[in-house]
Amino acid sequence: MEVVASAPGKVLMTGGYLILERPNAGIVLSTNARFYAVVKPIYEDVKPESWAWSWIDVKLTSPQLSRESMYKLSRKHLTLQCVSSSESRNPFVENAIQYTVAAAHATFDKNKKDALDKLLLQGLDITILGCNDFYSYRNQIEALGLPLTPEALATLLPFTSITFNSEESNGGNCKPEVAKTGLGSSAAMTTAVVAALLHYLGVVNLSTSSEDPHQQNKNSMDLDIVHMIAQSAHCIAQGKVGSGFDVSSGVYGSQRYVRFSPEVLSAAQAAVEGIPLEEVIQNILNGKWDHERTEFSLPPLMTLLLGEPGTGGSSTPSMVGAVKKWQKADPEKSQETWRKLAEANSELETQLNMLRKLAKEHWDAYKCVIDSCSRLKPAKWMEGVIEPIKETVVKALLNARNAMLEIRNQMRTMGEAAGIPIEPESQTQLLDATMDMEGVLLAGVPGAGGFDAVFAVTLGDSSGNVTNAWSSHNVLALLVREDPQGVCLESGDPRCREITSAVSSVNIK
Ligand SMILES: Nc1ncnc2c1ncn2[C@@H]1O[C@H](COP(=O)(O)OP(=O)(O)OP(=O)(O)O)[C@@H](O)[C@H]1O
Ligand SMILES: C[C@@](O)(CCOP(=O)(O)O)CC(=O)O
Repeated sequence: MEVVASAPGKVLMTGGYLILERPNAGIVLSTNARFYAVVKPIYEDVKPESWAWSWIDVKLTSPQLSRESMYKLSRKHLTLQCVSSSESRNPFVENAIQYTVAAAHATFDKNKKDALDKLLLQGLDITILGCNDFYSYRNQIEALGLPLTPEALATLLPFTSITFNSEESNGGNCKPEVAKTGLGSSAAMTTAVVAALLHYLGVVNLSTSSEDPHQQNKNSMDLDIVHMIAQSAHCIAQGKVGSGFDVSSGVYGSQRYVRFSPEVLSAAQAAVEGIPLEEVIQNILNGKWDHERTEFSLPPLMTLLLGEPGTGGSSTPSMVGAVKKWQKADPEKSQETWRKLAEANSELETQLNMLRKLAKEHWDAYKCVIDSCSRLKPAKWMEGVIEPIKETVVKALLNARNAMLEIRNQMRTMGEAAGIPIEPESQTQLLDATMDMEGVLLAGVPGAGGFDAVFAVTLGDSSGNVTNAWSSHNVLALLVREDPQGVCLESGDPRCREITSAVSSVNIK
């Protein structure tokens, strides 16, 4: 009866800030770092007396934060009350629970509602687990005396405890509660919980990642429901309507994204003022969701790398606040910068799409160019290239680099004007040095920028050079890579799987 669903973390490669306003697009890559939600009943059977209960028991466990909370869910109002200490509240999961149960009520007929009631009376036991890549383990690695390398990271047990940022570093409200790497733990967590609960309650029927693409297409309506519910729950929990690229990539995987109109969530915001949840969910499910999603993934033989510069991360809301303030204070200059940024974002997208097309239509030439560029500094990529098709590939690579340089340039301009470190000086030096290395196509700050992370896209086998160079600059290369897959159903608790694979690898040795 146990249901396990997972959703990926994300890297916003282009479109930070601009993506907040339609019709600007952003390119978001989903990753192999996943958040898992395990849902099962608390009680094996429904006791006869429980039919008279007004409340459903809900238990939420977050082993990585050593938190366990008990809640009561009202059978009549579908609202949740925490009955353990308020310190252990988790607004993302709380909203996810209320919204998914309300979605079941809003969409089920009488028969299904009776079965739902019975299932809910068995209680909901929910466990949430995020891959290590979502969190910073720099302090633990340093404390263990290990070098700052991906190999040292790989020695940590899966789902290791999370470090909290210290109170004093959090004082200026510029650092988040937990030391994170910027992969969007809250969006992946909300998406995984919503998906697991909707599947457990029978609102949707999700497929496992291994199932064939036809089956996955059949599930696209189910994914849309997961998206609408997860997006609404995430916004309400955050207390703000962001662009939603993180939830969208959590559900559908890597993509080119244009945001939804914020009005679609006005019903959910009104719920805070007392409209019954079931009605709110009806509104959300029937709303005019006008976001755009186009398939996108990195061209073949390219690798996404992420590095953690090690300062505990930045708070996205305060960075967004500063940019909005600047837009108001200097509309002319800010519009000019945004126009240039939008152009550069679109140019990078065009070049990467062109490279994907070239790989498809001229694989041998494409592979040959990537292999040779992976061993050369960018300034030498064009040397000795005579064949026209290879020249076209190298030109597209160089155009992609130039677009990235322009994106970084405009992001820095925006940061300076808004008075926030979007590409901090320390990052600029690191990114310049990285972009000058053999086989590096691009490097930048993902999403809102700041101190969360840096990313690079490398060609062929050159990623090892970058991770070594980063280690010597005190930047910890993470183990995370691009994986275009969105939400999916898992075959079991990931902790059992990790143990099984650890045991079998010990046996093999
Ligand atoms: N394993 C976990 N168990 C319980 N709660 C978690 C867990 N991981 C993250 N959270 C919650 O999610 C919050 C992180 O959300 P926040 O939006 O600040 O970061 P994020 O989603 O990683 O942001 P960003 O998109 O900038 O990377 C934490 O404050 C914590 O409450
Ligand atoms: C600044 C913004 O455009 C991107 C934030 O990205 P991230 O959370 O830093 O990956 C905000 C948003 O899109 O909601």
